[in-house]
Amino acid sequence: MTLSVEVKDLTIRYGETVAVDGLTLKLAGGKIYGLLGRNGSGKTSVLSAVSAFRKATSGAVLVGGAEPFENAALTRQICFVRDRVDAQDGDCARGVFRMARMLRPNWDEEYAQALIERFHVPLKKRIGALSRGAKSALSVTLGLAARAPVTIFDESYLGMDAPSRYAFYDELLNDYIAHPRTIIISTHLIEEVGSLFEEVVIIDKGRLVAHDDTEALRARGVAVTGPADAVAEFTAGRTVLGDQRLGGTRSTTIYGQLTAEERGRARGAGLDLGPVGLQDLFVHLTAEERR
Ligand SMILES: Nc1ncnc2c1ncn2[C@@H]1O[C@H](COP(=O)(O)OP(=O)(O)OP(=O)(O)O)[C@@H](O)[C@H]1O
Repeated sequence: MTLSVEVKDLTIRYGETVAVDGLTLKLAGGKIYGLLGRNGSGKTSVLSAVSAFRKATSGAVLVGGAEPFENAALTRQICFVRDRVDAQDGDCARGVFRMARMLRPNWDEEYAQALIERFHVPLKKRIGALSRGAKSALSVTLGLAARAPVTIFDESYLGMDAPSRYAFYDELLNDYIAHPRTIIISTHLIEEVGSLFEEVVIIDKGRLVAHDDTEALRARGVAVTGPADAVAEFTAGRTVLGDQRLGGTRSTTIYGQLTAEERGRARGAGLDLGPVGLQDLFVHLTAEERR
């Protein structure tokens, strides 16, 4: 089962702070979505409202067409995973898994055991005594094994080291293919996780900046690679998002699309054209001067 997620004119305020500012967003569901935004842009606030942890100041959140807030049957279908575990410091992971088994209708115990082994989740230690990496490992294990129709990872794997994070991406993709569901990943590790995203949402200061298929988003710019002089001549006067040199070869990423004539000219000059990296695009779209 997959569920859609819709946010309509959502505003979330904390006193004077406007964390989310009239955000409207429609995720059809059954895909892996990336939610990107600079620090304090409102990602956790939006995701908390979708998971019914926080009430909207105004506007609406709909999951599968229904309001999740104070809707226990629906919230059991939504799993919000952070890098900390929602349990008392004195509890141990074994107890946390016992609760998850009771609360999560799609819980897969066999898969949970496999993940506990793969991520070395310590079952007997108190939550308060777990290392940051172990807390993250416990969180992602809970998130994956819950198989919730809407699963949200909010920077939940940041505490894990690189091999463990790549193991997590591998598990996530394989389990998603076997059990399609709506997965939202909020991250700052854009280059590392970006290849998983089917659609990307970028927010800034609580407002929507972009929402598109990942490929369409990456086609908003062009990476021009080839002999340094030819690249410099071709990209002169354009908005440059990134620039790298290696010996006589240069790769310059520019913002904006090329006409068929320009593409032909680039090929004629021996230049390779490729899509822009998500991170370069994100930095450009959320840059200070655009705010
Ligand atoms: N409980 C709270 N009380 C007061 N202000 C808050 C609270 N939670 C968030 N904020 C403020 O709301 C804004 C958005 O915060 P939020 O955590 O949603 O952003 P974020 O994009 O998840 O940030 P980060 O990437 O740094 O985790 C920030 O200005 C933050 O300081």
